[in-house]
Amino acid sequence: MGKIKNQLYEKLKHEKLHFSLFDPENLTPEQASDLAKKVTEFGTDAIMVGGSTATNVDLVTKAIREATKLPIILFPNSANGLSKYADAVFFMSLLNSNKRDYLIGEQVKGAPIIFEHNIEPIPMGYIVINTGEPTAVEKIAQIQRLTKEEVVNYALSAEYFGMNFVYLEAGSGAMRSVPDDIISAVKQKINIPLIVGGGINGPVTAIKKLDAGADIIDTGTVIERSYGKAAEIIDAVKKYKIKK
Ligand SMILES: CC(C)=CCC/C(C)=C/CC/C(C)=C/CC/C(C)=C/COP(=O)(O)OP(=O)(O)O
Ligand SMILES: O=P(O)(O)OC[C@@H](O)CO
Ligand SMILES: [Mg+2]
Repeated sequence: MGKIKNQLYEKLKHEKLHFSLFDPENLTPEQASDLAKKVTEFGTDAIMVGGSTATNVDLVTKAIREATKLPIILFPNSANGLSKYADAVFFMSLLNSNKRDYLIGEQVKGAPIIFEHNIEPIPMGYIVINTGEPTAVEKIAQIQRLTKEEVVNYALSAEYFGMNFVYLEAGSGAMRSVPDDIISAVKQKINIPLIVGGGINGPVTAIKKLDAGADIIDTGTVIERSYGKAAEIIDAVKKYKIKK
């Protein structure tokens, strides 16, 4: 129990991390395999598998498993987003959702599947931040819009529940990523590692999020669109370790 979590916590003592999000809806198994080899070569720290729909999760996760030794962590949109080929799953609750399904419902449906396949659950508090036009996840999950102080209090609640990570999400493909002032306000109060994702489209933005206090940067869209940009962002996060 806790193998992947412990590996990540160990690494975080010395460096910032980069996670690559693969959306099975947008990738064939062959493409996922190629992309997994590329991001491994570029130095990403883990591959997350998930999207707003849950098609092809098994096929894509299996292809990634065969292409890389990196940890594969599921990022499920529901109990249907699970696969026995993954090492771990972010066992997340969308804390500012108004829908019971995203707070506890899908988790209860997923728990027996996670048990049966012996997938490592990594408890995570997932907080979706509105940064402009409502994103897919915002609409689906009917999220409550929060002030900066409220975001901090949600993050603290995640820590007090015993969750291992807090994830501040602007939404996939968001025009604007999570604002730096919200990241630093959260980071000042919590002790558990902070993941930031959504709308991070280049190395400059990635560095800003790290400067603000993010421990882990997650990118999806940019990685699917361009190997070059993926390499630049991952490289920026890696250089950041050296700079520290
Ligand atoms: C732990 C278990 C079994 C379930 C958790 C269920 C929860 C809380 C899900 C959170 C809400 C949700 C719908 C998350 C989806 C993850 C997400 C935002 C993926 C990114 O979406 P993309 O598919 O890249 O975006 P597009 O829709 O724009 O393609
Ligand atoms: O696709 P992007 O904008 O990188 O977002 C990744 C992730 O935060 C979505 O859940
Ligand atoms: Mg998608």
